[in-house]
Amino acid sequence: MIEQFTIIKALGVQPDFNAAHEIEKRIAFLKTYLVDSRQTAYVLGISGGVDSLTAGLLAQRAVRELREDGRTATFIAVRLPYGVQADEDDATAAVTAIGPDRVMTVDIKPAADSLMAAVLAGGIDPVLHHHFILGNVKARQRMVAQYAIAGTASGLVIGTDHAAEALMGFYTKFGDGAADVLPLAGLNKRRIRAVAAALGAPDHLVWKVPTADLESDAPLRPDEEVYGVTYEQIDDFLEGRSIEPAATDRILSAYKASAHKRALPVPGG
Ligand SMILES: Nc1ncnc2c1ncn2[C@@H]1O[C@H](COP(=O)(O)OP(=O)(O)OC[C@H]2O[C@@H]([n+]3cccc(C(=O)O)c3)[C@H](O)[C@@H]2O)[C@@H](O)[C@H]1O
Ligand SMILES: Nc1ncnc2c1ncn2[C@@H]1O[C@H](COP(=O)(O)OP(=O)(O)OP(=O)(O)O)[C@@H](O)[C@H]1O
Ligand SMILES: [Mg+2]
Repeated sequence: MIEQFTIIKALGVQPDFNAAHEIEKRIAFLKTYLVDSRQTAYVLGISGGVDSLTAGLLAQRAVRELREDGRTATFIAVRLPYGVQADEDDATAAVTAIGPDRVMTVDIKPAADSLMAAVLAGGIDPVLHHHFILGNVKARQRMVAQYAIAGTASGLVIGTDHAAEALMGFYTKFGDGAADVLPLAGLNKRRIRAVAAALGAPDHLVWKVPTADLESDAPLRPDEEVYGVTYEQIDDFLEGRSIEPAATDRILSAYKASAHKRALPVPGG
């Protein structure tokens, strides 16, 4: 299918994959970009999921290698719970596995709740999609916190967007979609897991069920339940394999509906 291969190319998914090569290439990118941008820190929210774990492992290695070359470079891992998160143990285990230079914790609940309350007080219908809207507020609040930290630390914010999420448009626009660098770009989910494993991540985190965990009324809801397709199907699609027609339809429809998220704001002039 021509459309499938056009999308694969647009999302930068390569035909071949070798975990060791990807690790080397992406660490080199993080090192070069930090130096060229004249910044001295990377900042990343660590959720307990495999994406932020993988990006964190790459970032910590990159700054360590920069320091070995005599440069100033720090990795700041940021815990950003909304109150107490359901998978708290996984977030703690991810931080331990990364061994970041610095760990900061910012509870986003007071800010997210207060913003939501202020919006509702402004007269918006309080009932419709409350948890869904609050979920996006949480993702944007995490972005605000990470940029505040980056601002104080001459830092750059790492985003964890990758080909599988970009394909489905499964992120909050200007929330977790906002970042300065994307070291997982072009990888599908199974390749991220392979990179994480090759970096020595604990098995239970490598194979953890992916979750946005944003809607307070459905904690840890698996992404796949929302998609209506599996990551296996998404990954196969991105590797150019043919999948069930119904799954292809869902993927193509999600990709088209989220085109605006993968583009800069639309100019009207
Ligand atoms: N055609 C168009 N052209 C330009 N802009 C357009 C547009 N259609 C909507 N928009 C704008 O986009 C907004 C909708 O986008 P957005 O605010 O992102 O919201 P939306 O795509 O509706 O929701 C985000 C989805 O991503 C999921 N998510 C979020 C965060 C993290 C993760 C994760 O996996 O960790 C997953 C979340 O569970 C939810 O299903 C609209 O409110 C509107 O402002
Ligand atoms: N509770 C959280 N604490 C800190 N950062 C978070 C939290 N939730 C989300 N984030 C940030 O938002 C990003 C997007 O979330 P997403 O769920 O896609 O990735 P993940 O949790 O790392 O992996 P997975 O997709 O497998 O769950 C995360 O990689 C992380 O940087
Ligand atoms: Mg997650």
